Amino acid sequence: MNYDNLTLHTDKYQINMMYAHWLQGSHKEKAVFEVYFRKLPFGNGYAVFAGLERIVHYIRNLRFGDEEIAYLRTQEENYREAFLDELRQFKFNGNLHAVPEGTLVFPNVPLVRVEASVFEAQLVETALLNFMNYQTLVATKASRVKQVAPHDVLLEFGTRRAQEADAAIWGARASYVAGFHATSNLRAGMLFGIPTKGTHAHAWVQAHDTEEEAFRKYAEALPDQVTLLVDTYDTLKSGVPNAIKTARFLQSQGKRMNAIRLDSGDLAYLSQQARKMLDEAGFPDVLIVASNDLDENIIEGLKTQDARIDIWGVGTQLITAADQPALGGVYKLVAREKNGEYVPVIKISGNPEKVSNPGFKEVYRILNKKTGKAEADYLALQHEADIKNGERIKLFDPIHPYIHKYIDDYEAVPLLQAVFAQGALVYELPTLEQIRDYHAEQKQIFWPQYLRKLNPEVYRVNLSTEAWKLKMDLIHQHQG
Ligand SMILES: Nc1ncnc2c1ncn2[C@@H]1O[C@H](COP(=O)(O)OP(=O)(O)OP(=O)(O)O)[C@@H](O)[C@H]1O
Ligand SMILES: O=P(O)(O)OC[C@H]1O[C@H](OP(=O)(O)OP(=O)(O)O)[C@H](O)[C@@H]1O
Ligand SMILES: O=C(O)c1cccnc1
Repeated sequence: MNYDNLTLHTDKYQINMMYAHWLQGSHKEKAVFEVYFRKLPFGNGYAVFAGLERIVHYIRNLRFGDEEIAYLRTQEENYREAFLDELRQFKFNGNLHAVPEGTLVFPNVPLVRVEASVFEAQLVETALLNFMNYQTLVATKASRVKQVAPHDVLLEFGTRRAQEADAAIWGARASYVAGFHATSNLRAGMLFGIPTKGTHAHAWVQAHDTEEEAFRKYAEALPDQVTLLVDTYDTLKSGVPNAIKTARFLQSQGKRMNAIRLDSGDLAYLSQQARKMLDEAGFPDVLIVASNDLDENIIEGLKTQDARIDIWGVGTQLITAADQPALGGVYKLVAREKNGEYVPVIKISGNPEKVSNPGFKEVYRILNKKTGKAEADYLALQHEADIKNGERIKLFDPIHPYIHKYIDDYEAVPLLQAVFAQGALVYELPTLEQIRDYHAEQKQIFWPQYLRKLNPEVYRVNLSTEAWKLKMDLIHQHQG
C-alpha cells in the first residue's frame, strides 16, 4: 500500500464530475476557482494563512498510479477504461496563485486561485481545502496565544491530543509560523527545522523511590537543559524544595538549572509562591514553565492575576483549535471557459453573505501611503487598470454600498503570487524562518484595533465598482 500518494485524497464526487466532463468532452475547458473563507474563527479580527507549502508538494506529486487506477475500477463500474487511461496521463498543467504563508487574511478574500482545465481544477479542491483550512485555523489560534503573551516563550505540546499524525506536525509548523518558539514533536523539528524542546513527565518522578532522587538523576543525565516537573506529589511542600536542592547540586557542578514546570493547581498562586521560593534560595534566573490545558483566555487571565510564568506549554487547545474545530474555507467557481473566452459565474444564496463574487479577480492590499497602514483589501477584475496605475478608487461596503469613501494616496500591493504556471513551479518556497519573519512584519501594517482578540474592528474587504456591478448584473440575470 502506497500511503504517500495523495492523488485519491479527494471526494468521490470530484472524480464523478471529472468523468462526466470527460464523457461530454468538456474536461479540457478552463475553469477558475477561488479559495476563501466567509467567517473568521474564534471571533478573531484576522486569520493567518498557512498550508501553501503542503499544497505545493501535493500538486507536484499528483499522479494516478497503478494502485489508484485499479482501486477506482473497483469503485465505479461506469468509469470507462478510456477515462482511466486519461487519468494515467494526468498531471497538473494549470496556473495556481496564492497569498504567501503567514499573510494576515480576511473573509471573502481569494487566498488561492486555481486556473486550470476543469478536470484538474476539480480534482484538487478537496485536498487544497483540507490543508489550508486546518493549517490556517491552527496558525490563527496560535496567533491569539501569541497576542496575549507576546514577550514570553511559547512551546507547542499538542501531538498526543492532535487529530492524528499529520495534524500534529502541520499544526506544529502552523504554530511556529504564528510566533511559537519550539515544538515538542521531534519529527516536526526534523521535517521543518522547528526548534524542539522538552521537559520530563510525571512518569519520570513516579519511576523513582523519591522525587529528590528523580530530580537528581535527571540533572545528572541532562545537566545542560534541566527543567523539573514539580507537581507530582505536592508542588510547594515537595516539588519546589526538591528542585531548589537540585539547582544547588547543579550549581556545585558549575551548571545552571533552567526551569521548573507547573502542570496543575492554581497556576497564578503556585507560580508566585514558587518564584518567591526560588528567588529567596538565590535562583532568580530559574524560569517557570506552565502547562495544563492552557489557551489564550487562561493565559490572559493568569497574566492579569500576576502569575510569574515565563514559558507556556500549550497543547490540546491549540492543536485541536478546541473552541472552533474547523475553518469553513470554500472553493468556488468564479469563471469558466466558453467558446474560448472566460465567462463569469456566480453562486446565489438566500443569505447575501453567501453569494459568491464572480469573475477572474486580483486581490490588492491598499496601504495608506501616509501611515503605511492597511486600509482595506480590494478585489478587482483582472483587467482593471485604475488600481494598477494608482488612480483614485472608491471603497464602499459591498452589502451597504452607500457607505463609501475615495482614496488617492495609496499603494496597492497585489496579494496573489504566481505559484504554478502551466504546471511548472515558478514560486521559490520561502524558508520557514522567512515565513515566520514575514508574518511578524505583516502584523505591523495593521492598526491594533483590527488585531485585538476581543471584539476587533472589522477590516474592510471591498469589491471594485466593476466587480460589484458584475455581481449585481449576474444576480439580476438569474433572478429575471
Ligand atoms: N489562576 C488560574 N486562573 C484561571 N485558570 C487557571 C488558573 N490556574 C489554573 N487554571 C486552569 O484551570 C484549569 C484547571 O485544571 P484542572 O481541573 O485539570 O485542575 P488541576 O489542578 O490541573 O488538576 P489535575 O491534577 O487533574 O491536572 C486548567 O485549564 C488550568 O490551566
Ligand atoms: O495540557 P495541554 O495543553 O494539552 O499540554 C500538554 C499536556 O500533556 C501532558 O500531560 P499528560 O497528562 O498527557 O501527561 P503528564 O502530565 O503525565 O506529562 C503535559 O503535562 C501537559 O499538561
Ligand atoms: O516537554 C514537555 O514538558 C511536554 C511535552 C509534550 C506534552 N506535554 C509536556
